[in-house]
Amino acid sequence: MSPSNQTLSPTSLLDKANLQTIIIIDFGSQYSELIARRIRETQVYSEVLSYRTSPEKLREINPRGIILSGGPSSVYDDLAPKCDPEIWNLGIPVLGVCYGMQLMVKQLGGTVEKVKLGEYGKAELFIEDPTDLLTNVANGSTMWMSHGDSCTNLPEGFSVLAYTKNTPCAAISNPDRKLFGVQFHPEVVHSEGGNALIRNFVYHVCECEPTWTTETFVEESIKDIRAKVGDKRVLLALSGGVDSSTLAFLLHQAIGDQLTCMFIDQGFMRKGEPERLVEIFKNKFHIPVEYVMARDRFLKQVDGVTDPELKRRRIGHEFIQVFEEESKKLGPFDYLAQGTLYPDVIESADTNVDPKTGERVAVKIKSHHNVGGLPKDLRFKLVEPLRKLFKDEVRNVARAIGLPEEIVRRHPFPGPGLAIRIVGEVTAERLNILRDADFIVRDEISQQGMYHDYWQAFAVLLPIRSVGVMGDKRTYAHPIVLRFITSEDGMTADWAKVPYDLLETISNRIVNEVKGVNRVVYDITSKPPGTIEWE
Ligand SMILES: Nc1ncnc2c1ncn2[C@@H]1O[C@H](COP(=O)(O)OP(=O)(O)OP(=O)(O)O)[C@@H](O)[C@H]1O
Ligand SMILES: O=c1[nH]c(=O)c2[nH+]cn([C@@H]3O[C@H](COP(=O)(O)O)[C@@H](O)[C@H]3O)c2[nH]1
Ligand SMILES: NC(=O)CC[C@H](N)C(=O)O
Ligand SMILES: [Mg+2]
Repeated sequence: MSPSNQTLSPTSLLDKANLQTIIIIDFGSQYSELIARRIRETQVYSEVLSYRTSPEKLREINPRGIILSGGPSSVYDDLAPKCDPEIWNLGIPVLGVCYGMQLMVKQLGGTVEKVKLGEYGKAELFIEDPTDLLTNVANGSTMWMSHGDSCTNLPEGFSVLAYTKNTPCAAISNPDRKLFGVQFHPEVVHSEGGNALIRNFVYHVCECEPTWTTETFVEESIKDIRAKVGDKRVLLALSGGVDSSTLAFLLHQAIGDQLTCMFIDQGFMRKGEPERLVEIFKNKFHIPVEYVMARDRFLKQVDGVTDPELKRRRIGHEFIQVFEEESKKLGPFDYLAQGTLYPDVIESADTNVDPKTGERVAVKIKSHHNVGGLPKDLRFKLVEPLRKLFKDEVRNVARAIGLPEEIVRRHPFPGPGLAIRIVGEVTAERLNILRDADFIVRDEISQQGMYHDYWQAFAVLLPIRSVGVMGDKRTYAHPIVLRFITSEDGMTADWAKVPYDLLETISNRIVNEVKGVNRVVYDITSKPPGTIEWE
């Protein structure tokens, strides 16, 4: 069974008859989950389903509305993914986005063709009919486009709501049947008025009310966890980060002492962190934590390893190994709970649809240890109720269930820890160098009251060496890279425009205080094209 099949996630919320829902039908867009997220931001529950979802299933779910995502295929390709045309007769409002709109047009008798001038990036939207979908969207708004096909003939009953320079049918509707289409992507942040358009669809066209709130998520998740776990015991992998701490609070509320929290000290943590975690959970939250000392065995696993993916896999496997061994001593446990979030899943696993076959194919960016590192024959069933959430949504949940701001606003820290911030081989000596440099970074930004100006701020150690001069002596030592970024959810990020004074202080301190470092550089790469971490 694949990990995703074993997961307890709030997907089962779909069987709750009174929950107002908007379903996203996925044709392989990179933005399908982003659409769901935009809907949830309007406080209406939303979930992504495959384009193969049957009309019967949709009738059963009875959503208030359906959104068809974009996708890499062209609707006139033989093997293009298609939904059952019965979808148009369900009487449920539908909004097609890009590929979704093209499919609507094609299946209802219009024409879609490859055009000479596609549009990629920003385009100005000229509005002809400012009612329904386009209420409160300003004429001349910038919308974000990404298409090489266009609708050249609309089906009967449809009219044009808006156009752009290259696209005569940029927004269309058939108000009688409540069918709408947009060629642009209202879900991406670069589309001005995109949120207004989504709200119009959710509130006016689909007549939803704002019923999906953080409080509902907490309530439903607790019910869900109780129903599925029953009287079985759960082992929670606790790192002290916001995700697993939130999960600990949630599970503690849901199942009390059926829960055992376990922190693994893999030796890649930051200075003082393991001690602080155990202390704060025990004494402040009264949630006991099993501390497992595993430094030597993790170091052995990465000995001589320079390939980043191999490093991640080894660490991921070792985590599970330790959980399995320890659970023999303390268990038995049926479930392993992890604070896996949506970005971990997207980046580690299959997210794209092969345009030829319509099947999902793997475009792995990197294996997050808690997803890609899982073995096929995992003995535990997974509990990952945060798996559909983005970081900022988790922070809202964390606040709602009473986690202190210190944890809620903590910078994310990857499970493989400092090991993936040491480019190349990890050794005890390099870990000490990086741990000291990292401490200085955190110390300075905290002292100067700037910790919360950044989404993450950390140091990376490079294996190369360069020449320097200190105390009239030649040095030949490693550089430290400073990586400071701003972001909303870790999916995209920008390098932070850090004040020179701060850079100067940090650089001086690192070179003066950390043995083995003679140079400090600043990373000015956004994500994409870079990733946040260096490995
Ligand atoms: N040292 C550790 N001991 C036990 N479990 C861990 C450890 N490191 C990571 N995990 C598990 O892996 C999951 C993913 O790690 P990740 O760093 O993404 O989340 P987090 O640590 O909870 O939050 P944050 O992203 O804020 O650091 C954690 O939620 C936790 O379940
Ligand atoms: O728990 C984790 N296990 C991992 O293996 C892992 N790799 C990256 N990260 C964190 O995820 C966010 C996105 O990072 P990247 O841009 O480097 O992919 C950033 O916040 C990273 O710190 C990880 N977290
Ligand atoms: N982003 C999309 O959905 C693209 C749809 C289609 N492949 C086109 O190029 O027009
Ligand atoms: Mg972490």
